[in-house]
Amino acid sequence: MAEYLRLPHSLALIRIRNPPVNAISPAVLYGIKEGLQKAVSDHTVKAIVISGADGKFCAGVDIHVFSTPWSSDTGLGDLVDEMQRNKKPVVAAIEGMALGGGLELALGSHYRIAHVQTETGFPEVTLGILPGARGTQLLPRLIGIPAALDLITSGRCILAGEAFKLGILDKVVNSDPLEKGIKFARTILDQPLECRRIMNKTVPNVPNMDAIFSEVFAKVRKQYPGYIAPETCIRAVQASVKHPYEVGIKEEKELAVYLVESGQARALQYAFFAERNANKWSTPSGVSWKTASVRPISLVGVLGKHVGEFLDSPHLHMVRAAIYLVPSGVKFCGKHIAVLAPLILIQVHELFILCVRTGDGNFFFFFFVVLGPELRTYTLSHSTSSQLIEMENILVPRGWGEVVSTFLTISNNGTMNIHVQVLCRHTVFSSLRDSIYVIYIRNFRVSDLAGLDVGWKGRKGQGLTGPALPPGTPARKRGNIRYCPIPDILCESGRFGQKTGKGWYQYDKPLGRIHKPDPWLSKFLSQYRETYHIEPRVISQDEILERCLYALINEAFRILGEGIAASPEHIDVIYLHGYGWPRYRGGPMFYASTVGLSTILEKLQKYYRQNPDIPQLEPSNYLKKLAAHGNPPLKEWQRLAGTPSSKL
Ligand SMILES: CCCCCCCC/C=C\C/C=C/C(=O)SCCNC(=O)CCNC(=O)[C@H](O)C(C)(C)COP(=O)(O)OP(=O)(O)OC[C@H]1O[C@@H](n2cnc3c(N)ncnc32)[C@H](O)[C@@H]1OP(=O)(O)O
Repeated sequence: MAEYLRLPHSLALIRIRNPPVNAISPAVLYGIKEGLQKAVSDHTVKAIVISGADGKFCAGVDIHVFSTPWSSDTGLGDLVDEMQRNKKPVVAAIEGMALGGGLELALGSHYRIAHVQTETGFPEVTLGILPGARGTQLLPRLIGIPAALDLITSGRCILAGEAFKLGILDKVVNSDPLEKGIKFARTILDQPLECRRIMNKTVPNVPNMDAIFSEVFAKVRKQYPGYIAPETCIRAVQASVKHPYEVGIKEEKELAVYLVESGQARALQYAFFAERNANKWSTPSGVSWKTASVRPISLVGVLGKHVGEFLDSPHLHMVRAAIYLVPSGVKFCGKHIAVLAPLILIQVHELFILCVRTGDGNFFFFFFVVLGPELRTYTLSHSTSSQLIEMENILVPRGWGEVVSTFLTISNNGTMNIHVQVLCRHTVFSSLRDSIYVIYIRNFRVSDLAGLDVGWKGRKGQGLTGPALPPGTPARKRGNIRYCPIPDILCESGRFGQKTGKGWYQYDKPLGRIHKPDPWLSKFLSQYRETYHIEPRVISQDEILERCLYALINEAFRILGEGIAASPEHIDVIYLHGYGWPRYRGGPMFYASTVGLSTILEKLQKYYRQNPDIPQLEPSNYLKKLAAHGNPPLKEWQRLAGTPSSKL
């Protein structure tokens, strides 16, 4: 809601109040409109101040509404215009944040005064939408095309100082902005407003406008491949140049409707809430993110080229080759990312586990809080890990590999099993490249980065390969299960991945990062097929995608059904942050809900019938239970299929 207060000195105050972040719900919008009407019809009111309660101006439209009928016409844009046209001056007194629709309310005001710590911006693009309540038409008029394009397409939030320099804010203060706003409003009661109405301005002209747009189109296509919102944002901004305001806002609306109704927006908004939900973990023993406290950091580990010999936890094999210790205080160092040394120095399983992956040559980390017996006497460090490197933290039980490395193995197996069969390995990659399944390609890169010898050692330890393998074991079977010996053969040929300059790919040099397909591997694969009489065949793109992906989704259902992951959202957040799953697809669980559980079940049944020696294709009981309910919404899954006894 929004409160209306009559203030002395001919002023009225409209204060948005909708905890926790004063998001714009229908009630808030109605409250602001009502306040505005009261102020307009009260002839003793000469100016209006708008602010937010509890030190927060407004975090934008309530994201929940984009999945309700209200989104079809929030009416926020009309309100923004009404504010601009108002004959009485409106002053926005901004504190905390003015984001998205919150910034649009501020742009609708004639003056903007903000506290120095205020964050402002248009993060809509990160939610798969655009600033559709006049933001794409007003901001370019106020600060020019290049700066507006930058803010709108990146979604980045900026501090008041920068916003002031850009011309978004009129004044930055370091005391109470409401007090300052009220004081200021008293000085402008009779000032003309025409020049303060942004809608009446023309977009500042720059000589090479077309080139600017072409460059930004190219930039976002490269930076956000597959995402539709950034390009659509540019189109909306373009409308501010091409058309007068009244036409521009219509185009903005059409483009906003297109985005709001897209699957990408739904996925991105789901991801927003899933991350917040996942961070609020708790355990059956009562430990939770609320009771967590920060542990002191004495050292940090930095991901780099150096080999550290001090780590001896099996959990750390993946990162072992890449970690060394440096004194505390080092956060980021070139391309290296800091990790918390206590994680490494204490017994790792007590507290945290970490995992690395790479995407496009960069390193990423995510952390798992691992429950060990000692944990009950510890307070968990929730904030240290996530705050230091701004990462998500997900609770998984001890034996974290259930979630992490099982997924990795399944992804790899799925792709390997297929690509020994196809005529050309390239087919798999090209099928996967343009889609969600790009993560499968990355798996090979991750394996090369981590070192193929790591898995090899593990498999030798399990007696799956090496000297412990009973003589006479068929190369491609372990018991009744299909086994792919290719990674073992690669290791036997000294191809350990990036560190040896060869693995699934070839690299520019040992430890080099520049990778390219290796003709050796193609030749090897065709010999391999000949040796094992594998008939190459054309495998349709659909089959490649389904077999790779549905096996992984199946595993996620198994993990859920066994109480290893706390919720589908947790699994999705792991995938989004740990594996580079395209955010605009929400994560494997969200994706499953969009495909339909019965479709996934049917396909798995079909592929399992065809490949009974690939257990990952056997539909999990949990999936079967859920599919029996049709395609229930993800939020309902755990209620419908029964909550398994938690292993957390
Ligand atoms: C058919 C279609 C027709 C189309 C018509 C036009 C469509 C376009 C119309 C209008 C354009 C405007 C769009 C928008 O404004 S979209 C929203 C833009 N704003 C954001 O993206 C901000 C999102 N929030 C954040 O970035 C952060 O939450 C924060 C910086 C505000 C605060 O961060 P922090 O302190 O770290 O707290 P949390 O992130 O944990 O958040 C606290 C709490 O608040 C909830 N929340 C935050 N923002 C929103 C929001 N905008 N809507 C709803 N809820 C929000 C968050 O979920 C947390 O809740 P909790 O988990 O229950 O505690």
